[in-house]
Amino acid sequence: MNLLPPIQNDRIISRLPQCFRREAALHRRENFNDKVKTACQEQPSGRLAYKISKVIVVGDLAVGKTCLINRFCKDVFDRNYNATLGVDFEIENFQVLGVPFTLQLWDTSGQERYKCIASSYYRGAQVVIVAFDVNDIGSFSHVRQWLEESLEDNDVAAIQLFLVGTKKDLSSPAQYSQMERDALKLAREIGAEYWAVSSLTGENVNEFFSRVASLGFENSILAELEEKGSATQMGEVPISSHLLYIPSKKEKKCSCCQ
Ligand SMILES: Nc1nc2c(ncn2[C@@H]2O[C@H](COP(=O)(O)OP(=O)(O)OP(=O)(O)O)[C@@H](O)[C@H]2O)c(=O)[nH]1
Ligand SMILES: [Mg+2]
Repeated sequence: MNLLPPIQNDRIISRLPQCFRREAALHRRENFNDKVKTACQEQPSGRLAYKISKVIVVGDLAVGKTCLINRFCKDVFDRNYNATLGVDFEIENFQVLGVPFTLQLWDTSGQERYKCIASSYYRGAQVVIVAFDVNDIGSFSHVRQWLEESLEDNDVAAIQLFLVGTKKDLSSPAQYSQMERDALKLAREIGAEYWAVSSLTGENVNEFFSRVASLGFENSILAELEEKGSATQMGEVPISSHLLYIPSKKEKKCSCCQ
């Protein structure tokens, strides 16, 4: 009996989505790692090894984190600004090389007063997305600080980093090209892959999250093969509890946020 929900067509990935800019990419291979492809071909048919990647999205308030997630998950865009209070999260199911894969997208508040609650959800992330508004140099200057805070409770070596410039639709070509030069330089310095998106027009949003899912999937398979001593078969992946931890509404407040 298939326990997993049906997968939307645009969430079925058979070839590796390419990076946005070769100057700042986590890797530039044309396709998935051969060991990953072999492992997926050889997985016992019918046994669904359930895989999940915890993704946290951080960045200054109002840079567009929630709109980015909502454009991808629900294909909607809200012009009104509704600040995120603490954290919210979405689950997106994919099928990568025939294997079910889930992204758990944690949308955090950029507001200082909610930082204590948001940061308590950073732990156990496999992917960190640091967002800044390409029209707001102040949000760009805070990227390193967001990165530092989000990596505090995580294994830096195992984390995949993405630097995302938002609201690209509001930027003139001249303004944007200067910003991109600075962003590519910073992305290389922090070891992140750079993307620029617009949640209003949808530019690059699906491509970006398909890339996040594909690289997250590849990483999780390689880590599992390594753990099993390069056996080509994947087993069931024990999903540790914090990955599936779902905050109750009342937990959305903590003392410093009262
Ligand atoms: N033009 C344009 N506006 C955008 C875009 N993305 C977000 N916005 C607007 O920017 C404002 C803030 O967007 P949010 O997604 O709520 O920002 P946030 O980063 O989640 O903010 P916090 O939850 O407070 O951290 C809203 O008014 C959005 O309509 C975009 O791509 N283009
Ligand atoms: Mg928000």
